[in-house]
Amino acid sequence: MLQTWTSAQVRAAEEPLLALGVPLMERAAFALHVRSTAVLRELRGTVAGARVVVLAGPGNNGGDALHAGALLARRGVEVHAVLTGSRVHEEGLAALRRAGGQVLPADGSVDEGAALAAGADLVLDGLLGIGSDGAGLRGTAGDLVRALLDRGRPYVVAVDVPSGLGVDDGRRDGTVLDADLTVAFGALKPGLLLPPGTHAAGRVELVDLGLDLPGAPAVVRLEPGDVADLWPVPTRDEHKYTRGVLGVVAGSRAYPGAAVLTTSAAVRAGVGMVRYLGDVGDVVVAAHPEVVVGHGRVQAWVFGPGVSPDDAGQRRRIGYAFEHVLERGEAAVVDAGALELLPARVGPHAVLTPHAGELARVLVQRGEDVDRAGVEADPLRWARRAHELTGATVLLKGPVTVVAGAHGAAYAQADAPAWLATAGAGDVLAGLLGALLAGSVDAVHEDPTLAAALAATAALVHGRAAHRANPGGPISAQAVADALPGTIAELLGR
Ligand SMILES: NC(=O)C1=CN([C@@H]2O[C@H](COP(=O)(O)OP(=O)(O)OC[C@H]3O[C@@H](n4cnc5c(N)ncnc54)[C@H](OP(=O)(O)O)[C@@H]3O)[C@@H](O)[C@H]2O)[C@@H](O)CC1
Ligand SMILES: Nc1ncnc2c1ncn2[C@@H]1O[C@H](COP(=O)(O)OP(=O)(O)O)[C@@H](O)[C@H]1O
Ligand SMILES: [K+]
Repeated sequence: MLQTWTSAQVRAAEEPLLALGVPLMERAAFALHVRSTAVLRELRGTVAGARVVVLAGPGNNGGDALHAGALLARRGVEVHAVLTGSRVHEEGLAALRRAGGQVLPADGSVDEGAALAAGADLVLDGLLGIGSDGAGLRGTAGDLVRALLDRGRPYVVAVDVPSGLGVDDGRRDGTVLDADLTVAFGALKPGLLLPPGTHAAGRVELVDLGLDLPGAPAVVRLEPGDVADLWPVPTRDEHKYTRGVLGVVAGSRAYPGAAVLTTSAAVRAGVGMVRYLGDVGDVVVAAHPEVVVGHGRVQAWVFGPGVSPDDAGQRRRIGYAFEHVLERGEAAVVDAGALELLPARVGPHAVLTPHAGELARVLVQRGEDVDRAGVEADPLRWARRAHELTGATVLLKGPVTVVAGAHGAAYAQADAPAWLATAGAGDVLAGLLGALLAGSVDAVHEDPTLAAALAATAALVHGRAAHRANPGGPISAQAVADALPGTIAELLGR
């Protein structure tokens, strides 16, 4: 898994090392120059004679970049530094000068700096690091980057983080210098994984500075190798009831497909049994003879795919089943038409699966002033707010899926091809997650953060199944469901 730490956590981890005189900046700068030479070799075959422009802001981020520039200059690179602040890292600047680097002072013309950078083989972006006061570059740094982007972006290596990106939240309001490669020091920062800013980072490489990072990571991204630890694999002596039964309240005469897709994903994800409640049991059984229609004991539910506001029957069933979720602790996936039926307070064993527009409605119902665009601009903040207000674990769907759960658990999964943005894909995710919860409900009650980990697992498996369904091309939601057994087997290493 990839783990990230906030600026405050990184600073806390750096402090004791700096007090001991550990040369963190020298290590960071050395690693940055090594990565930069590798890029120059890739881009132009040789390092000597390359043109590198260092964009140096007022802080230590500029210091890292200037020191790395000095090391590059000593290897025959033509290095120019463009300064943007009233302050500059003096040691770094002196090192660059000693190595023969040229310097354009901060009172020079922004256009001249932008022209230099636009003509470089590689730009080292040391404008702003974890000392950022929020998203978006302001002042001279902002003017410089806008002028540079007007001319066309050269190859950019971001020092620690892309300058202007919300370091802890991934926001990108205002000017951001997107990178081709980000060389992160000591720890990955949440903004490198979180939408909407995550793509600003390009490829990300982590330089280990030996930090002892405090507390839990801020945001995690599960990787394929993590799935086996989280998946409820049946043991030899299990039977279908111990493996978990999933109740599905989905679909209607108007939207029978939602019932088929949701149950399809649940069956294919390997749950012990699926019970279907609703008016289209005939359609569901025709597609999946394994499904049992009618009431019975379940460990988890999926509520809502294909349930419309005027469907009194399904809404009554969902209301009744929510009582079980509250009283007996059955787990639940609360999707689409069930979101507005969510009781005032539930536990983290209920997982909401809205897209941004649906999450905005959940929040507005509870007195928040936010719309779809607001949620998309700061998805983790709003997913966390919805968790606070409802008690539920929240899986916010999108190009990068964000999960917020109990005790601050947070995930950002970017596993799916954009082809997955297709009708019914959400129903498949709901069925898949329901199957996972049905098989793990006892463990979820022991560790409420597990619901968030399972939600992230479902997003990962969903995305991988989409790739597997038709690598590089269009996919249907049913094809994603059909790809689940093979995807899961591959992830479990069997
Ligand atoms: N600690 C260590 O030893 C190590 C740290 N390391 C490195 O240090 C970096 C952190 O350095 P840092 O703390 O000096 O902050 P940093 O991001 O360079 O600059 C902050 C200054 O920028 C300005 N500014 C703020 N917001 C702005 C905005 N929106 N738009 C424009 N300007 C803005 C503001 O200055 P002002 O404008 O107020 O003069 C503020 O003071 C870290 O990311 C890593 O690269 C590594 O070497 C490993 C060892
Ligand atoms: N650009 C994208 N790239 C990758 N995945 C996406 C993208 N847009 C949406 N998705 C994923 O596609 C699915 C769409 O679900 P949803 O919006 O509920 O569709 P529906 O309601 O039609 O089933 C979600 O899992 C979401 O994360
Ligand atoms: K930077």
